[in-house]
Amino acid sequence: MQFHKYQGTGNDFVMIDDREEKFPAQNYDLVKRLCDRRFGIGADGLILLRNKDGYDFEMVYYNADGRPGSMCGNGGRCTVAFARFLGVIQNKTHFLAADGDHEATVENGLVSLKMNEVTSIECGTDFYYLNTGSPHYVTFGQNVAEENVYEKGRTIRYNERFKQEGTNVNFAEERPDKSLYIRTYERGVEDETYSCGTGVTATAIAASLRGVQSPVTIETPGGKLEVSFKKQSEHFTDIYLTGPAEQVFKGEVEI
Ligand SMILES: N[C@@H](CCC[C@H](N)C(=O)O)C(=O)O
Repeated sequence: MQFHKYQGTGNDFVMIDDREEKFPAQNYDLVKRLCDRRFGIGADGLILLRNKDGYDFEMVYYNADGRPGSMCGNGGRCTVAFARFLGVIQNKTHFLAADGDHEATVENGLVSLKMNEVTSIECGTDFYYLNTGSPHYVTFGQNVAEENVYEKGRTIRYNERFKQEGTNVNFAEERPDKSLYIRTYERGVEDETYSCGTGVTATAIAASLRGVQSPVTIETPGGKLEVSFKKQSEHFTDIYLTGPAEQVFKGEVEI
């Protein structure tokens, strides 16, 4: 089977052109093996690009643990770049993902992906909890570069509240210029990734409740992203996640 490997700010994906629906989509052990960094190709997730009536394509996303995932922002941006590479789209698209419809544009190597509206945010004592297509716990602090993201993220993800459904956990630092530095523990990868698109989006929205204005510039360990939105009280619309999405290599694998 032919595959392509993509990365968006270091969040990496095995990408499969499955327009003929030949990939065994229920074989979660296979997905897990292909994503394994020692026994497989190695990736944070696997994405099938499929045909879908009424849309340019459908993005079917799996986490590295092999299970079907919810929305993946960086994966969405990479799938748009892949669709363009395949000639399925030109510079604009309308596609279907796990959380519904998305629109996106491609310009100068940057993919700008419209995310679903956010209408509810839980504000805890030292955290925010919201869903941007995937669930995100967001906490702000200092010296995030020195944080033990794996240990602290894992403790929150497996606590009494979240252990069943899981959550992604974002550690964010507000810089003096109002940009953000974010590191994320990802559910389904069960480790820190270099970047998480839905996490960066959730954190930018949470930061706006602390006075940060749209557009928000974000640095992750894997690179820079921008999130813009319109805000009316706690209702967020026209949310766009923008950044690079690149093909890294292609290959053949026995399945
Ligand atoms: N890396 C993704 C998030 C993928 C979904 C997440 N791991 C989950 O299952 O909640 C992104 O870029 O948004």
